[in-house]
Amino acid sequence: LPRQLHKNWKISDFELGRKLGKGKFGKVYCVREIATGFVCALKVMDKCELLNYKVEKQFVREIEIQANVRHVNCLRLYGWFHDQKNVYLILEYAAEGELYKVLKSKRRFDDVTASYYTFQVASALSYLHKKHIVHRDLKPENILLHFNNQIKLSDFGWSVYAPGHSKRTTMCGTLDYLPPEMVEAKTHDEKVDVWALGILLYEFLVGRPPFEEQNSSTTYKRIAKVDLRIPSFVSPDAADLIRKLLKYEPEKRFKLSEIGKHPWILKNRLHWP
Ligand SMILES: COc1ccc(C(=O)Nc2ccccc2)cc1NC(=O)CCSCc1cnc2[nH]ccc2c1
Repeated sequence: LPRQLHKNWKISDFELGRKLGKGKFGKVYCVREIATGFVCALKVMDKCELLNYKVEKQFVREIEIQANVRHVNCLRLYGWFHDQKNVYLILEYAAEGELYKVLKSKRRFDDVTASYYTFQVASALSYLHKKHIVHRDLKPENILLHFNNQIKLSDFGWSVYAPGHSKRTTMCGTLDYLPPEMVEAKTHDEKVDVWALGILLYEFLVGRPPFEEQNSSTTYKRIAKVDLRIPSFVSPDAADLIRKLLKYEPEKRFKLSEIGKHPWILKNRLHWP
């Protein structure tokens, strides 16, 4: 739309709706652009906070990354503007909210739902990897849901803590998704996201990540050994995909572009919305 092309948005262009969440840098509101009636999310970040967290360079890099990311399963960043006090991000609005809240309320997902989510996340990651963007921080907190179980991956391409939505309570949760090469501080590439997808899939089906422990040093050891225990209620096909994603050697991990051919995906895709 011509509106979206011209860049000089200002806060009075928007009608503020309900607050969607808040994080370290700012608050997120559901808003409507008055001129077009377009509903989106507005992230309001205090300039001073951004400056004293020294994230302005990160911010610029993020804007550049997001500017040319166009994928149905990646949350859009439509634009940004600033005034005296704040920096504002105009973001896509995901109507069904944070995936991790849905997962907590349902405890775990059935095979049809889990396979549909896994397929969409793999599609988004495959797209980002082709653009040499590595997510590095894939976990339920960074995934939003839109209508018809449509997945929206967010906060990709940067390692800074993503403000704007509540993080999982336990600190050790942050370790759960790291692959062996990262906990052993080795070099890492986009295969870290393939590992994280394996953790995500396990958590979808079991309701908790595979290496979760009370203290993080035990989690660390279990990750390094790939001490994976898949409960018997997990279907054999799903267990097969989890094992293929959670390979110790990055180069042996499942190729995301092949996900559509895996038996567990093929079997369940007949029932997707
Ligand atoms: C593409 O996405 C993003 C791009 C950039 C940034 C960001 O903050 N960059 C940054 C900031 C400062 C320094 C450096 C970098 C954040 C996001 N994404 C989110 O923050 C999560 C969804 S917020 C929107 C939204 C939508 N739809 C919802 N439905 C329910 C809640 C909800 C929440």
